[in-house]
Amino acid sequence: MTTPNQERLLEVASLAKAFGGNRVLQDVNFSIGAGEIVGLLGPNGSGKSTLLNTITGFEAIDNGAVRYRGQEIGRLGAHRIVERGIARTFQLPSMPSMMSVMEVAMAAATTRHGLWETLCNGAGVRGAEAAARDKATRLLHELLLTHVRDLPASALSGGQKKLLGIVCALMGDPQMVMLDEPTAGVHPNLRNDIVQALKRLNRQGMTLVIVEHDMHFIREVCTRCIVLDRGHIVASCHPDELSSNERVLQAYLGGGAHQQAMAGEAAQ
Ligand SMILES: Nc1ncnc2c1ncn2[C@@H]1O[C@H](COP(=O)(O)OP(=O)(O)OP(=O)(O)O)[C@@H](O)[C@H]1O
Repeated sequence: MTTPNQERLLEVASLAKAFGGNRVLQDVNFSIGAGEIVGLLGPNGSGKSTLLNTITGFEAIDNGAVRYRGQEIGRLGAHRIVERGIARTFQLPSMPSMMSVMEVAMAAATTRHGLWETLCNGAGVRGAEAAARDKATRLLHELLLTHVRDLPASALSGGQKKLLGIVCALMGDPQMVMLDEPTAGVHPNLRNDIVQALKRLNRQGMTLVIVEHDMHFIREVCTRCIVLDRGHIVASCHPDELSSNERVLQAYLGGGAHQQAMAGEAAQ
């Protein structure tokens, strides 16, 4: 599975992952070019979230390699992978009730200071905190959360929590963000805001990989789709080619009623 001619940012080679006897990912190979917006599709249980979890260090891989900017990251933990420049969001973000939206955003800044550094370099630490506050203020504005910045983060709606998840992901200045179902269960107005925000981020140079079931969203946002079926990649194509791709239709029609509905949408 190849990408267009741009620089290869992420390369996944022969990746495998099993939970007990359940071989969830098998011989997964693909690459993502710098500046792409790629949709990661597949029926329920096909392994999309597991693929995100293995790439971002939340699950250990069993076999294979993950290279980012040419360097192997497949055995690094989640924190180290964030430091390399890959951030992620979660399908169902849970937010603390004791912290405001602003505090949650600031806590996601990658700069951390211990007591010793604070005592020795107070001015530098205060400068870094001021920079983090400025960044959080800007990102909350861009992701339309300024009006709720002082509310407890747990009080946000499901869609607003997803937006805050994107803010947190961006606080570390990643080059690539992997998003797990950013619009699932989100009101149409907010969904449109998320679409616009993602397109804007991409125009600014951000590479995005998006797990999503919503075919309209995929067509609106993505320039390429990778399709998983039972742990195998069965297609890498433009969204417009999904409906005529035999292996994609087979993947969706092979399952139950929901999958058939998805295939219907894919065929529209
Ligand atoms: N931590 C885990 N322990 C055991 N099995 C797991 C674990 N995580 C995922 N699985 C299994 O891996 C398979 C793929 O799940 P995964 O969540 O990756 O699929 P998905 O394509 O993201 O599905 P959906 O679209 O429904 O979110 C499922 O059979 C699931 O039960």
